[in-house]
Amino acid sequence: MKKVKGLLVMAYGTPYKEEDIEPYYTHIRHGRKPSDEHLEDLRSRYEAIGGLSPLAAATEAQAEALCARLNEVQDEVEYKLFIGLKHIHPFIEDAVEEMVAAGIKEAVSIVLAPHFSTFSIKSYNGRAAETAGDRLTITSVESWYDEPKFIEYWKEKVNETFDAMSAEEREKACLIVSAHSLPVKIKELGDPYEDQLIETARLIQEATGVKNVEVGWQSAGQTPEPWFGPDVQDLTRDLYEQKGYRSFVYTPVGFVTEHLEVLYDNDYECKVVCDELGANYYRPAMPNTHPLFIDAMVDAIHKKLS
Ligand SMILES: CC1=C(CCC(=O)O)c2cc3nc(cc4[nH]c(cc5[nH]c(cc1n2)c(C)c5CCC(=O)O)c(CCC(=O)O)c4C)C(CCC(=O)O)=C3C
Ligand SMILES: [Fe+2]
Repeated sequence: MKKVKGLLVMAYGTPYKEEDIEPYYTHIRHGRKPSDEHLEDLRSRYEAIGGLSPLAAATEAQAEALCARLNEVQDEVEYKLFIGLKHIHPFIEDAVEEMVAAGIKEAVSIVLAPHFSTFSIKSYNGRAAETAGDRLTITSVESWYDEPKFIEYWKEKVNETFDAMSAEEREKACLIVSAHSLPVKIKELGDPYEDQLIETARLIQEATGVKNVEVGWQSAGQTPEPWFGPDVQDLTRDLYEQKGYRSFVYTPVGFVTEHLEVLYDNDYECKVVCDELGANYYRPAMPNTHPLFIDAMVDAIHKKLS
């Protein structure tokens, strides 16, 4: 009989319905209720992308595709899928309790975000490990931003976009590789997040040969402390003025699906900047359940377990 292992897929989570927005935002803020103004701001951003985010369905589709593929490419282990979310039910803790209740003793976990940081992946993995205690062993993939098939995915998308331009347009086109901004203070603890994004950009540039590549940050929080910059919107204006670029290709590689930050912060906010400048806006499709992307996570899991 095949050995059964748990596959714990973790992701950020998103409100399922309007009433979820307040408790969700409160959870993100570590239990502090947002002000009416901040709440209204978030509500209006969800409204602007069509009501709620497609993230919930996308997470489920990615997790299911990953589990199916893991069970397809090897036949020693039967993986059983559990989804655990950071800021809404089913929470990471719920998923781990479910694994324990199902009698699972060994599991592997992965977060649907490529770069490690103390604020993101470390907290996901820590919550899973703490809930598991000594009842179950969880082996956690910590990052997979440099998996060859992940880079291959972005190579295909970036090449498709640049190949469709005229030679003249391509000359003044720039690729902006971005991730969610985080407070700069994480660097004091030796956090690899910034370096991992820079390395992702380097790998994509090496794979595609695109000449103009810049690293940017997006979706920073509204607190007085410094966050990683430049913000993608400011960066767009600066590059337009200082380097004369006239086409901008945004690849928010810190994310894996078309959710709020991509649909609003890129497709709305960056697009507005491009429109104002009279520059061309491009944002290639996110990985979702693309086979190269799913296989990149399969490879990361196999490497972690070998
Ligand atoms: C590193 C990182 C990732 C990537 C890694 C990972 O995926 O884990 C990520 C992803 C996401 N973040 C998301 C949503 C939100 N993040 C917020 C706020 C914050 N994120 C932060 C960090 C990150 N976030 C931080 C430091 C804050 C400030 C908290 C504070 O105030 O101290 C807020 C509050 C309002 C606002 O600031 O917009 C929202 C609504 C969604 C779901 C979108 C949807 O529903 O489609 C996704 C995938
Ligand atoms: Fe966030």
